[in-house]
Amino acid sequence: MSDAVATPGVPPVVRLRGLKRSFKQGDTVIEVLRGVDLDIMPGEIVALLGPSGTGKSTMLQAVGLLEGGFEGSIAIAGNQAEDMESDERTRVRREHLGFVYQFHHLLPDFNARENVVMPQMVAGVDRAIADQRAEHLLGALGLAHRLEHRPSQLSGGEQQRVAVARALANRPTLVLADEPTGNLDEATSEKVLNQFLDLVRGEGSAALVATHNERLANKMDRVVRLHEGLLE
Ligand SMILES: Nc1ncnc2c1ncn2[C@@H]1O[C@H](COP(=O)(O)OP(=O)(O)OP(=O)(O)O)[C@@H](O)[C@H]1O
Repeated sequence: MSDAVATPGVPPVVRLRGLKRSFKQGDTVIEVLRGVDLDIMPGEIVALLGPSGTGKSTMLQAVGLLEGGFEGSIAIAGNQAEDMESDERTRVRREHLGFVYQFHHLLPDFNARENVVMPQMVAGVDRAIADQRAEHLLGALGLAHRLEHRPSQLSGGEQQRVAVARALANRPTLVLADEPTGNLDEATSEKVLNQFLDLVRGEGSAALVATHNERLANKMDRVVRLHEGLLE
């Protein structure tokens, strides 16, 4: 159970109760999550630590409302998700969540600025305002001189920073990051993670960041550990 302090009247950004997920592998059933409880409060940055295969990505998929098959209760910013229709889940995802993955998944034919503008256009933001926001975020990440570069013209660290800017473009309540610097060398990883944390803190978003790197986890506000399907 988390030790986050509740603010009266403000729902947690994430509230998980008794979250369970099993997978069938041949004749065996693997219980990956066995009853996870977690609260994340607005603006709180939580590291989800655990060795490979402990279920970090599975947990992020649950919180990201990306997959079914879970038991238990998932609420995102007070929206109880388990009984929602898929269009309602999509609305909650669009309004509240931003995603950063280990590999950037940027659109290859669009430049850095356009990759950050795109989700804003989908959300109905005016193009000029979307451009300003993209420039602000990319500038804050040290990419003011890379706005017109396509992903293939950027380094791995630069690509991940564009992915961070894209995740924050629509001012998410919560950023979900799955090994966001796992594909980078140690020095670049540290630098990109520090920039990520500074920006998320500056924007006031909460974040849940899956990592197996203890040192990086300790830079966050709180560390929770997945062990044998439970948080400790
Ligand atoms: N769709 C699936 N079908 C069957 N088993 C799955 C599926 N997805 C995940 N698993 C299993 O669930 C367990 C947890 O996987 P998960 O990817 O959540 O771990 P992880 O902690 O994120 O690992 P990593 O750090 O390597 O990404 C693993 O044993 C994995 O094989």
